[in-house]
Amino acid sequence: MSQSNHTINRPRLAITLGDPAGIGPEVVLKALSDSQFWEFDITVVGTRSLLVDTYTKLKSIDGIGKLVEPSELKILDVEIGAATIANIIPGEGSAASGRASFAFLEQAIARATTGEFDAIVTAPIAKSAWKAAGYNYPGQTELLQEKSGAKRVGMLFVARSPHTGWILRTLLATTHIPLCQVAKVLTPELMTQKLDLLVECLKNDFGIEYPRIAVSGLNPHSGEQGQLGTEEQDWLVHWIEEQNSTKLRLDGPIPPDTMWVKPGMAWYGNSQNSNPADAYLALYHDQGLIPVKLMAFDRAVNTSIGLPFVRTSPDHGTAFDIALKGIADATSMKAAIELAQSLSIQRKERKSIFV
Ligand SMILES: NC(=O)C1=CN([C@@H]2O[C@H](COP(=O)(O)OP(=O)(O)OC[C@H]3O[C@@H](n4cnc5c(N)ncnc54)[C@H](O)[C@@H]3O)[C@@H](O)[C@H]2O)C=CC1
Ligand SMILES: NCC(=O)COP(=O)(O)O
Repeated sequence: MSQSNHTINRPRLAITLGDPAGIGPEVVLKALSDSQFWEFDITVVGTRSLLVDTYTKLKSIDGIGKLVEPSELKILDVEIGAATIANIIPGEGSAASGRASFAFLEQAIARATTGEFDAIVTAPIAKSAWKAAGYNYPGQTELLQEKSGAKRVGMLFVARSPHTGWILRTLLATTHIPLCQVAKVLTPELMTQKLDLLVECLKNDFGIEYPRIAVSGLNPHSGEQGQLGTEEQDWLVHWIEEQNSTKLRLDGPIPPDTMWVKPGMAWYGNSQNSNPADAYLALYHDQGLIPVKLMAFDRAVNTSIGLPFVRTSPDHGTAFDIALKGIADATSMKAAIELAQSLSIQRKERKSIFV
């Protein structure tokens, strides 16, 4: 695909296969069959024999549609050992599949940190499979942060509406922690760190100099003046007021249930006057991701901001229930590759990186 005409300015993208028992290899094979990527400089990071095996099995399914042949790909063949390969069972996340997906990501990170890749696009992994393999990371984001030495990281979801072209950007203030810990972990300091990352990203990656950001409340009706929870009164209202400046406008705390009405209108084109914000700051995982997935499950992209290189990922998981059935939708993977390419170009041009 891209071995021959390498040019210095083309971003070098790594795509990891994710958990090989899930739909990662399938969405990679489907996405890379799209001619829009044929001029991209892409290296697939994973075990070649697993990819070839997935290709052969999918090819035998009637009406499977387009798949790229593995022989046309540049593959960084990651050695995981015959015993691990033998224990990978499609549709079942296991210690073996976790060992594999961890090894793929480790390889990609090692090479991105030395500058061999400009961006990593990650197919999904199962956090439970990593745990079974003995790796105690809540997700790929945390491994990326640790191994790249980044001081701060933010989990931002980006999706362009197919109805209106409007772009939804949602940052999660907290990510993979139990719900009962959210109120304890959320602090003004954490919010400031995440907001700073978001503002830098909006400016450097999306060219938005003076952003307007909507911030969600934590409690029903943002606490209803303390009657339904006190975090808003205790610090969140004050924190929002403090952040507002001539260069940045924060709206909120917006009651979490109504926070998503305007973005919904902007997404579906139900109103010309929805006046959506440039980005949405959600306080916990499901508060931000339920609306993202309702609007854009087929096309949202998860991007880790704050790393020294670009990282994107489809918004979906390993989908073990449909592994090797040939029905996995690759739209979100395609969007993740497109975003990795455009962010890499943008960062090269602006010479901007997160520190
Ligand atoms: N970036 C990552 O590595 C992510 C990993 N995960 C992990 O994935 C595992 C499974 O998570 P779930 O909550 O079940 O979410 P999931 O996204 O894997 O599946 C949810 C539902 O959507 C369907 N689905 C998902 N992707 C699809 C696609 N591309 N085409 C067609 N149907 C699709 C699945 O069949 C399933 O019915 C968990 O271990 C989770 O931690 C979840 C989200 C992101
Ligand atoms: N729900 C988002 C998610 O699970 C992303 O996880 P990861 O990319 O950090 O592995």
